[in-house]
Parts: sequence; C-alpha cells; structure tokens
Amino acid sequence: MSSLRNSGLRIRGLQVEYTSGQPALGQVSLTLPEHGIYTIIGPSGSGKSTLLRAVAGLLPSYEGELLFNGKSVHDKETLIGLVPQNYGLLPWKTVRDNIRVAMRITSPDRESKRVMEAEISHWLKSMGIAELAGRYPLSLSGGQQQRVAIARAFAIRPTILLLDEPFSALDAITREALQQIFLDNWLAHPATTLFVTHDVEEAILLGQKVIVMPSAKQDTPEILDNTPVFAMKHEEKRDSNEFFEQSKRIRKVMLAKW
Ligand SMILES: Nc1ncnc2c1ncn2[C@@H]1O[C@H](COP(=O)(O)OP(=O)(O)OP(=O)(O)O)[C@@H](O)[C@H]1O
Repeated sequence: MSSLRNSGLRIRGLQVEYTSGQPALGQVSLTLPEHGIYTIIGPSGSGKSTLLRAVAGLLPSYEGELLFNGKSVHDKETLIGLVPQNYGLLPWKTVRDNIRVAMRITSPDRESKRVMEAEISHWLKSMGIAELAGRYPLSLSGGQQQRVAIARAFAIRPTILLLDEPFSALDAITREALQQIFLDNWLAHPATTLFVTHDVEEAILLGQKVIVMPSAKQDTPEILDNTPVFAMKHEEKRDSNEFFEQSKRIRKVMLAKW
C-alpha cells in the first residue's frame, strides 16, 4: 500500500456509456502523478468532458478504476475542484458569495472569517477580477464568469483540479495573460490537474504531458511527454524550437487519431 500512497491519479480501463451500447468514452488508462498537470485535447464528442465528469464523481456509473494515492478518487479525503464548461456559478449569489459558499461547503471548519475573506480577495485579485466581487454572475461576460469559476476552484484548495476548457470564452491576448496567471497560481498550489482544451498551443504551454483523445471509441488516447517545453520559462515557450517541434509532433498524432 505504501507504494501507492503518493502514486497520484490512476485511471485504469475507464469506459463510459450514457446510453447502453453507445460508448461516450473509449478505454482510458493513465497515471497522473500527484501535483502533476496534464492537458487533454481531442475532437468534439471524443469524451473529454465525460472523462472529467467521471473523475469528479458526477456520473451514476462507469466501468474501470479511478484511484487517487491508492484509494478511490471519490473517497472523502480527496477534494475535487471542477471548472465546468458552463462555469457552474450560482446565479443568485454574488461573485464573492459564490466563492465563500464553496469554501464553507468544502472545509466548514477552516480558519477565521477574516482569513477567509482575505483569501477570497486574494484569489479574485490574482484572476484580475477584484472589482467584480459584488456583481452577480449573469451580469458578467463569459470570460469574466470563467475567471470567477477558476478563482473558486483554486480557493477551495483542491487535491485534484479539473478544468474543462476554462479559457474558451477569452480573447487571444487575455487568454495568454490568464495562462501565465493560471500557471503561477498552479505552481504556488500544485493540485493534481487535468486541463481540457481545444487549443493545441495551450495544451503544449500548460501540460507536463499532452493527452490526445481519439475520435474512434475503440482506439486509445496517445499520451505525449511535454517535459522539455514545460521545463522552460513560460514567456520563452512560444518562440522555442521545443515548442515548434512539439506542435509538429502533436499535429501528426491528431491527423492519425481524429
Ligand atoms: N448526458 C449525456 N447523455 C447522453 N450522451 C451524452 C451525454 N453527455 C455527453 N454525451 C455523449 O457522449 C459523447 C462524449 O461527449 P463529451 O461531452 O464528453 O465530449 P467532449 O470531447 O467533451 O466534446 P466537446 O469538445 O464538444 O465538449 C458524445 O457523443 C456526447 O453526445
């Protein structure tokens, strides 16, 4: 058992069907080390969101094994933070209240109110949305709601962080800025992270490995090592040879798998 204690997220033979006989997710097996970050790309309908939902415990049934450090990923010791595609914010609560509610639910006996309020302010500031604290989600743009959802996910200090296209509603420049901020926050609090994106560049910029999902459900995902790019300073990645080579490699896999 001790060898499993820090083994991270182990997914073995995961298969999902929402409707009997119609696979939504083919066979997925992978190991994501504790405090690691892998990105996932794949064609629409390949099962990326389904994979995150399975790990998040939102599916009534699935086949296969989902373990974190040797125990079921749905064990109460493992706190999972999810940033879903629709942001998942409570429309009747302000931005600040949305984060506070999540913090209270996930750790009811955490520190004093003053410390909690300071933490909420910290996360809002870190995502560049401090001035939105008193606003309601439906009065915000999609990109602003995404930032609130990310701030909330970090604020609960999850063991596992799952993000489903968290920057899809942002313009290119804001997206680049947010990628840097996200990575800085993640490095300071490295939850074990799966990050789904449609953007190949983003997958290479943020992941230690890049998982390329196949379109055919009988095919298996390809998992590419991305350590050479990940190890670089974030601001130097885009213009590096390593980044260029990795883009070519991933595009080749995409052509074969999509
Ligand atoms: N609640 C559901 N009931 C029935 N089928 C579903 C449900 N959710 C997803 N599916 C089906 O499961 C398959 C995988 O969907 P999923 O949303 O996981 O794909 P995805 O890769 O995240 O797609 P996208 O990139 O478009 O978000 C699709 O064929 C989809 O139609």
